[in-house]
Amino acid sequence: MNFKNSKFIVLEGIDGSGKTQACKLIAKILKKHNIKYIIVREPGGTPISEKIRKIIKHINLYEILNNKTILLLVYASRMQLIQNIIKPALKNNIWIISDRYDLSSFAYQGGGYKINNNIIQYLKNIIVNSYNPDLTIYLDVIPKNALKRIIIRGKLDKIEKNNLSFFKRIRNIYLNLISKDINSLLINANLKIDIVHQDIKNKFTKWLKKCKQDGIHG
Ligand SMILES: Nc1ncnc2c1ncn2[C@@H]1O[C@H](COP(=O)(O)OP(=O)(O)OP(=O)(O)O)[C@@H](O)[C@H]1O
Ligand SMILES: Cc1cn([C@H]2C[C@H](O)[C@@H](COP(=O)(O)O)O2)c(=O)[nH]c1=O
Repeated sequence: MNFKNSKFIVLEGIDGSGKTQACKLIAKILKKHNIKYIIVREPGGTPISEKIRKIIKHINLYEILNNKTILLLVYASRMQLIQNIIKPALKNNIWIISDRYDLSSFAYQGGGYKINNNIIQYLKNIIVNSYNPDLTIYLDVIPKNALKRIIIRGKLDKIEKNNLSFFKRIRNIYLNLISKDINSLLINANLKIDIVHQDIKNKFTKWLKKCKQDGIHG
């Protein structure tokens, strides 16, 4: 396929929704279409951002990590990723598949940790600026189902140890924001993995076709 511009695709959802596996599926589809891509994750994706990821998810420093500090850390990580990876990739016609992005901050820091939306929006305006996704694929899963999956997967990290109501608040924010985002696809990720992946494949391929048409006629 010939495309006019590279695209920025983001996978979103609560922990255990299946984002990481879905990223690999999207990569497989892009490869089939001879599209050059990179996969990144958030927080993370650069050496500094990966260090930030460890602080947020794993390291216990015998010091309380304030919720607003986490917010600043995820945006610091995002700044590094945008400037050092996303910006150059898009410039060089390389597509980006990102396991989480800015929507996670509104869902987790806003919904989960109850930080005022205006503070998050303020940081978004400064840091994300025009680097918004062309497509967000949101994997919707009931927190009870997601928790079962991550328990089977292994040891829970600091964020995953939160209670069900924390994840219910996060899911509500996701559902609300996704319903207003015309550049998004909602996937029922409660179903069996092969059904979920078939749904992603169908919807994403349709979106890809439209991109191609827009590239030719736009
Ligand atoms: N539809 C599904 N049904 C059952 N299990 C699933 C499904 N999708 C993914 N899983 C399993 O759930 C676990 C979490 O999947 P995955 O790591 O892709 O999710 P994630 O959203 O990236 O999670 P996290 O955000 O916690 O890293 C894995 O063990 C995976 O095999
Ligand atoms: C980008 C971002 C992430 N988080 C949280 C959400 C998850 O619990 C972890 C990332 O782990 P995953 O295995 O890659 O899903 O970080 C957050 O709270 N705020 C954010 O902006």
